[in-house]
Amino acid sequence: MSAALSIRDLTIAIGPKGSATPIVKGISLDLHAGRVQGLAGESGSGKTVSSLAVLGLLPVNAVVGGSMRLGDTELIGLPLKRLRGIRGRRIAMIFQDPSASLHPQIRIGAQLTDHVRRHLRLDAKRARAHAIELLERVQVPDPEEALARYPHQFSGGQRQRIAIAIALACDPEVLLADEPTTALDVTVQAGILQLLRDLALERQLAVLLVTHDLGVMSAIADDVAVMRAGLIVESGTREQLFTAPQHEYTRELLAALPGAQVANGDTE
Ligand SMILES: Nc1ncnc2c1ncn2[C@@H]1O[C@H](COP(=O)(O)OP(=O)(O)OP(=O)(O)O)[C@@H](O)[C@H]1O
Repeated sequence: MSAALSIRDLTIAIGPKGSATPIVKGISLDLHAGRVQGLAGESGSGKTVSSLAVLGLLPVNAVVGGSMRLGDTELIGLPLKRLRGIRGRRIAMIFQDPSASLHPQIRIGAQLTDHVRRHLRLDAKRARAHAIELLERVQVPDPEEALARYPHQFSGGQRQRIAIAIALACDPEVLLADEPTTALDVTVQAGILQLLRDLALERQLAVLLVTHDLGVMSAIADDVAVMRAGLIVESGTREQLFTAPQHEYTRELLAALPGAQVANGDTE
């Protein structure tokens, strides 16, 4: 099966010309429709920078090399105008802090409908119906009433559900999720992870799940790549990684986890 997003030999250096610091040193990853690809690794290993590169959201002094293909489209070097048409429409992103995806002073309804009206050119009535459907799908209670409310009137977990609804509004092929549950209360984390898992299958979304938390990874990732100091040191299916880690660093990460939780990659 061909990949929805294929990353090859991605290199990223950030800093002044001539003395930029290499941060990502040649990583390759394939994201497939309906699957969750985990990207694990310690803080500073380059996970976030790699996912921001997919959306062309790196600082201007970043130098990016290699290839990132979305279907037939090479993203590296794509003119900003074309990249803007892809961001949010074919590739969407959710962040650790859902507030980062939501405007505090705009009602949820407008945030959901502006997005689809702009990208999908729906009229106001159809955009509203679409927004209600999306909120129902991500299990936000009373969707019609929710449209009239502001982000601060929801709990953190519900805000992340709304951010997911916005991300899904244009039916993207790829969803980048950077630590989507790290800022949330443990009691709501599992629900959000299950939702992402279900949506990946149901919508044939290719999900890149970035997290330092192997417990989160073991709950929903189909495949896992482990990053360290800008390189992928090991990758494989979740089962391979959790039951027979090959690399010493992966073993260390696993050893740091609260014991039984992921010992056999069990999600139940
Ligand atoms: N705008 C920037 N300018 C310079 N260096 C940066 C910039 N953004 C990130 N870096 C550096 O790139 C490296 C990788 O950062 P990145 O955020 O990708 O790590 P990470 O693996 O996602 O870690 P975390 O789990 O803490 O988010 C870090 O050393 C960071 O300091």
